[in-house]
Amino acid sequence: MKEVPMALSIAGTDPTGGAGIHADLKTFQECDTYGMAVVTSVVSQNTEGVRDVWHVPVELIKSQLNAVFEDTRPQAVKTGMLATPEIINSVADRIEAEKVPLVVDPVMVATSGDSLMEEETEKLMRTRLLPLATIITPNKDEAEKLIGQSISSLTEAKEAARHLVEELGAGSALVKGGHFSGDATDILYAGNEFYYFSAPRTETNHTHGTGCTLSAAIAAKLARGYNIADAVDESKQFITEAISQPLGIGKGNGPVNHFASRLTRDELFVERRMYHGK
Ligand SMILES: Nc1ncnc2c1ncn2[C@@H]1O[C@H](COP(=O)(O)OP(=O)(O)OP(=O)(O)O)[C@@H](O)[C@H]1O
Ligand SMILES: Cc1ncc(CO)c(N)n1
Repeated sequence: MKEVPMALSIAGTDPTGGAGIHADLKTFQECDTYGMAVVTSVVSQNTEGVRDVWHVPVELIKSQLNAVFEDTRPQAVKTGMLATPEIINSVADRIEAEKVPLVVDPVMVATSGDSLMEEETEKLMRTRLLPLATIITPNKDEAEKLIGQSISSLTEAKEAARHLVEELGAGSALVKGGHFSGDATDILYAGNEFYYFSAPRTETNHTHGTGCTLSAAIAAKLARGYNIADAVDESKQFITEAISQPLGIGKGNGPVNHFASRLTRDELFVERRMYHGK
């Protein structure tokens, strides 16, 4: 029987739609996957930064997970912002029980530099969630925190990817190069092999939600049955297009363009019309 590919995001919110579950749901849709979302924290943020954060009570997170898994079966799950030890434990318990392919985006700070995770949570991210990951997708800072070593070259990034898999137990690891200089090169270690995904760096500050979007695309591709290397390859193309054609939204670090692989800018932008009705 043919099934509709379904992907679930377990993450925080962004009312301006650039990061968190909002970015994930847009990405799932653009990647031809039915999107679902469990909210872990309500974050009052915009392109300029984080204003307030309220964590959803753990009982309500468990209830949302029950609502999803007692009714449907996502073929892939991605996690984003999981800010407290209790939240990590409740999500890890569920993933362990369901044995569903898992993309872990170990969100620790927002693009704006604001912290999104309590410190003791980092340890649980490493010891409980990472071993359940089909793929973990840290940026430079997150990879450094997870392995406890600094990373300043591609060779060290490669070593970090191997460390995440062989020492810490992730299924595979993608160490992202967004925060290095030069080309945006991401290194995947999967099945004892290294893969390089490189794209020219776009000179832009519109990179709010790049990590969320990339990891959601990988989850969507896994839900559609791709192997890990192909899922990352297509997702890298998706994020590269989304970054290279920014929308100019917001006063700060703006969102990426989730339409970019489908619509040209001429098709997307419309004449603004004034609404005069009541
Ligand atoms: N300026 C850029 N030009 C091209 N690609 C980029 C640029 N910045 C980031 N990328 C790519 O975007 C993807 C996300 O990487 P990045 O390191 O920005 O993630 P992140 O820091 O987790 O994102 P977030 O800002 O959402 O936390 C990677 O594939 C990376 O190579
Ligand atoms: C909710 C949320 N998750 C992740 C990020 C990282 O971009 C963010 N800014 N907000």
